[in-house]
Formats: sequence, C-alpha cells, structure tokens
Amino acid sequence: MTAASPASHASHDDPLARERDHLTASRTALRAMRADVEALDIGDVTANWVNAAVLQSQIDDRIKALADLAHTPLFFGRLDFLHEVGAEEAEGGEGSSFYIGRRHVHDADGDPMVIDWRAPVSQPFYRASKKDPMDVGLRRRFGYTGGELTAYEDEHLSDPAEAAQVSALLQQEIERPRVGPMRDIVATIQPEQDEIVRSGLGGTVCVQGGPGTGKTAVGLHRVAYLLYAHRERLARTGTLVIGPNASFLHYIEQVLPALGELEVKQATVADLVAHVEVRGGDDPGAALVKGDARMAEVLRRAVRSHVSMPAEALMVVRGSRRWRVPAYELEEIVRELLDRDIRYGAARDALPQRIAHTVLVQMEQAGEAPDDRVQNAVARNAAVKAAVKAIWPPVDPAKLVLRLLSDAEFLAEHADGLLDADEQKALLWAKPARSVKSAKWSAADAVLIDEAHDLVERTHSLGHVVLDEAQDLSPMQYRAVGRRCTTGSATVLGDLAQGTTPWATRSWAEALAHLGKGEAVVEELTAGFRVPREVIAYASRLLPDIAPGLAPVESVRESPGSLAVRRVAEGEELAGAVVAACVESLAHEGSIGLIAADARIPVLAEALDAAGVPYLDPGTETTPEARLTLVPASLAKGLEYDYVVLDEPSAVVDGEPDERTGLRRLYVALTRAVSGLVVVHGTELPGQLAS
Ligand SMILES: Nc1ncnc2c1ncn2[C@@H]1O[C@H](COP(=O)(O)OP(=O)(O)OP(=O)(O)O)[C@@H](O)[C@H]1O
Repeated sequence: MTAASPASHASHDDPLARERDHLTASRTALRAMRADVEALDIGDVTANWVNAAVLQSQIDDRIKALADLAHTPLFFGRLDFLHEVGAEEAEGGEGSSFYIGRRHVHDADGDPMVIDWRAPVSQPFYRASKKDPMDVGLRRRFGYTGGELTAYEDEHLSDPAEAAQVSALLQQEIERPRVGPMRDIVATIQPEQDEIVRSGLGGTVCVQGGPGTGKTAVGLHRVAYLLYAHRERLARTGTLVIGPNASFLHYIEQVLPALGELEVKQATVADLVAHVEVRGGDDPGAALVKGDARMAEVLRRAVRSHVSMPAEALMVVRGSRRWRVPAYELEEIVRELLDRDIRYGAARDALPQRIAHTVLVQMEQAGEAPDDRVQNAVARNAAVKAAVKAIWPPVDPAKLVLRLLSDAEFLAEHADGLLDADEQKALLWAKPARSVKSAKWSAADAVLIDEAHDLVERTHSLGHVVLDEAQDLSPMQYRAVGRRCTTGSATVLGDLAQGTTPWATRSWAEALAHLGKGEAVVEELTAGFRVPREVIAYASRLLPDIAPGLAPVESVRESPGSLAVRRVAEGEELAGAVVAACVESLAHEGSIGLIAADARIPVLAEALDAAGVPYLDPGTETTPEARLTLVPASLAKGLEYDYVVLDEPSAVVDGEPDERTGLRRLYVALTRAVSGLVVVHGTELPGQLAS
C-alpha cells in the first residue's frame, strides 16, 4: 500500500502527517545535537595545544557528521516489533517502534528518534521476510521527493493474510536516473547484500558478482558497518578502499562521507607501492613473469644472499682487555637469525646485540659484572659495527630489483629452479639501467620493489581493506595488498568475466591464497541493479567465451530499457553517427557515457568538438550543462551512466592483445548502462553479438 497526500491538507489522523511530524521533530533534535557539539569549549579541558588541535579536529568531524543534508532523508524506514526489544539491541531505546536512518538521532532526554541503519535493531529492516518475520509486525518504507516525505508503503510481515509483495518504493529507488557520483544504497540494501555487509570483522569475504550486482556498493557499506561495530579498533588500525584507478575512486569517494564516515582512505594498488616513479611499461610476457608469485621466492633468495658467513674471529677491545668471538660462534648467531625467518632488517638490528651478549658472557666468566650499559656499548663498538656491516649489510630494495633486472648472472643465481631460461630472459632489461633514479620502472617493477621492502622491513597492516575490481590483480599485487591486512581482514570484490589483464584471476581460491586469506568464504551475487534485462541479455552472449562457468546476471530492473544496434549506412561517417547518437541520448534525463576503444578517443573528441557538444573526462562530476563523458574502454570498469553510446565494438576487441581479453573489455563496455544502450558500428560486429 502506498499513501501520499500534500502537506497542506494533512490532518493529524493521517499517518503520513504523523510521520512528517516525526521527521520535523527529528530534524530539530539533530540541530540541537549539532548545537551541543558546536558549543563545546575545549579551553577548560586541555591546556596542551597539540591535544587541543586533535580534539578540535574530532569535534569538527562530528559537526560535519551531524549536518542535516536537505536532500538526504533523515530516516527511510520504520519497524514496529511485536514485542519489546532488549535494551542492548535497541541502543538504549525503549519501545517497539523504530525509525531507521543514516545516523542516530536522540532527543533532549537521550531517547532515540532515529536509529542508525547499522544498529542490530535495524537489521530486520533488511532481512525480515514473510517466511522469517523476525518479530516485525510492520515494516514501513518512506518515499521522498526532494527533501520532503511524500509517501509510505507498509508490509505486515507477521500477518498471514497479507501476501508477500514487491515494493514499489524500492523499485522506484532502483530505477531512479543516475547523475553524478555513486550514492549510498542504505535504504534498499537487499537481504543477500546485507549478509555480506554485516559479516564479522574477523573474517575475509570474497564476492563474485556480475556487472551491476552491487559489489562496490556492498563493499563500501561493509566498511561503514564495520566502522560502526568496531569503531575504536578500526580507528586505531585504519581502513582502506582499493580501486582500479583515480577516476573510479573519484566516482565512489562520496559514498562513505554521505554515511558519516570521513576517515576511510582510498588508493590504487599503484599508490600503495609507489616507492619509485613509474615511467616505463612492460610487454605482456615480461609483466606476466614479474607478476608471478614465484618472483616472491626469487626476491627472498636475493635479499638473503647478502648475508655472508663470518670467516674471521672478531676482536673487541675494551680498556686494557681484548675479547675474542671466534668465527664459529658468530656463524651460530647468524644461522640462528636466518632460521628465525624474521625480516632481514630486524635481524640486522638484532645482530650487534647478539654479538655483544656473547662478549658479555665471556666477561662474566672472567669474573666481571657487566650491566646492560656495557652490553650496549659493546654493540656500538666500531669492530662490532664493522663485522655486522660485512656479515649483514643493509639492502636497498630498489637497488636489489635493479640488479635482478640488469644482471643476468645475479638473476640466474636466485631464479635457479624457479624460472626457466626464457622467463629469465623476459625479465632482463634490454638496456640495463644505471641507477634507481634513471631506471624506467614499470608498474610491475614497483610491486617487486614493494615485495623486497617487505622482506627487509615489515609492512604496516591495517584493520580492514576493501579490494574492488580484484580480478585484474597479478599474484604479486595480491601479495602487496595482503601484506597490508596481515593482522586485519579484507573484502575482495570482483567478477572473473571482467578480468582484462594478461594475469587476470582464474579462480578465487587461488587469488585468496596469494592474498594470504585462503580461509575466506566466497559469496555470489546474481541480481543485477544496473543493467536493463534486454541489455544484459545482449552482453551475456559473450559469457560462454569469456567465463564459461558463470551464470548471466538476472536484472531486477523492471523498466524495459532500450537497446539499439545501428550499423552506419554506406558512405556515412562512423564518428558522425556516434555524435548523432549522443545528441539523441542527451534528450533524456541523466548521464551519458560515450565508450570507445582507447585508440578511437582522439577521433571522437574531435568530432564532438566540431559538433559543439561539450564532454567530460571519466570520474569528473557531471553538471546540468555537461552530462556527456567520453570514456576510453580501458577506464570504463566500475563506472555507470544512464545512457551509453558504444562506438565500434570490434575496435574495442581489437584494442586488446588477444581475443578473449578483447571480448571481456567489450563485456565491461556493454554493461555500463542503466537505462539505455546504443551500439553504433561501421564494421562487422564480433560474431558472438551478431547472432
Ligand atoms: N540494493 C540496491 N538498491 C539500489 N541500488 C543498488 C542496490 N545494489 C546496487 N545498486 C546500484 O546498482 C548499481 C551497480 O552497483 P555497483 O557499481 O556496486 O555494482 P558492481 O557489482 O560493483 O558492478 P561492476 O561489476 O560493473 O563494477 C549502482 O548504481 C548501485 O548503487
């Protein structure tokens, strides 16, 4: 049932009017909460200016989080339970009726007016069903127009007489046209999505899902949920969202702040491993070997090869006495440190103290009573320092990788039995670089340097990492991400059918093992929230070739959507026909993406300029004046537009080194549209689509 009535005619017997009153009262309460924080005077609490600055910035964040955004409904649902809810579950609230919103709002007495969607008591809003009502008598969803509450819709989950129904408000929310950056989905998270969102912090979750099944949305909401449920722990350890490129990160960057979470960092894998400036590339053969997990062992061997066994005894002179540590004793210490498998740098730091300890034992045996200060002084003794430098010299990770890629003998020594001759050859630079600075490092080299770094010094681990578009990572990249959550957990999101790198993930079990999270559960999402049925059916024709085992996405979008496939007429120019299709699409509301093979972007840019049609780069926010984005196929992943015009599919396929990758790239391009897709082609379509 949906009810609506204009505000001016509202009577207070009218449930909608009562709900509006609750909205007004909640807004007032939120303003009061904000005013309370603004009025805080920290002058009394802290005299120390550093503490004061920290506190003030926390207060500023809190004020920001308490903003009442005119176009973001303060609550979107209501739950009436059949029985009283336990105090703990209800966040201190009493009673059996709760309004569910983006944040907690309480009145002057501290009683809740709106409950955070992440609180345990809110869970039935997402999960309860006719089959399992979870003690919910009434679930009410609210509809808003602008910031105004204009409709509601009820489900009596515990009433056997009422049939299960599809929510019209939910459907409307899903069908709403998209302009601008990605937005949150708190009001409409689906039960199977909610299960992933609320899964515990302890475990890693991997989600396989076709285009538009909400993987990114689920990953971001999971971070918001975890920050709510484990606020202190994650504030200490940190959270990070990893995406494929800057335009993607820009597209998603407003979702978490809209949910009140301002502290989550975002990065690409390249950002994480930016130890050197990347100015070069690799041919696919070299990149494949560099990304292979066997490289980790090559690097481990190469790092450890710097340790040399002491050949001579060490003589430490203190005052008039000389202490001699024989070579075999030094060797014992070195072997013990090597066996302990601690980081190279940590072992190097420990070595002087170990040697000093041996000297100390000798002193004690000679009747002296040395204390800790003596041990420290011995550890700093010039002879000890020189011995440590000879036995366990410092290793510079970038220099080490430089040597592996330049010095065939050095590489062969450490790759023996791991990489065959061809693979070693593929690794070696044709023109060896002279220095770390002048080397033309590639993205894969930077990952190798990161691995070497970690062998020397342990990488800092975060509390939780979300890895989006994971299917494109190489094993070495998975390792780089994995070491950033060794003591934490991860959410891994991806689609095997959208893997477009030569090393694209073949199985999640393998990928998770490289990540160091072999125990993770793999969940599957199959309902599609983006692509209309007709369009996803068209794109799914590619599935048997690009990912044989995967089932097509089931679109939940009811609007039929439009699919048009146009061949340009004889003598007609392709770019002209494409621009015409864009102009046509611009007649609709919402955003338009013109997707084309990377090589065709300049031609299309020129044609758009000539026609006077303004366009944007991917990731740039659309405005009412400029709603068209010109998207190179290589950057389309993860993005979406209301209408998509796809230029020359065969060029998209040909833009990749092999056919399967080309078809996968095409699959990505075909699955970006929310409302309509126009395919414009001048040459034959790939066979799979032509049928
Ligand atoms: N439960 C939901 N309610 C409303 N909209 C949803 C829901 N789940 C996902 N969406 C919307 O569907 C669209 C696709 O979601 P998202 O980008 O997260 O999918 P994805 O699986 O990451 O896609 P891709 O594989 O193409 O990267 C987004 O606009 C998202 O907001």
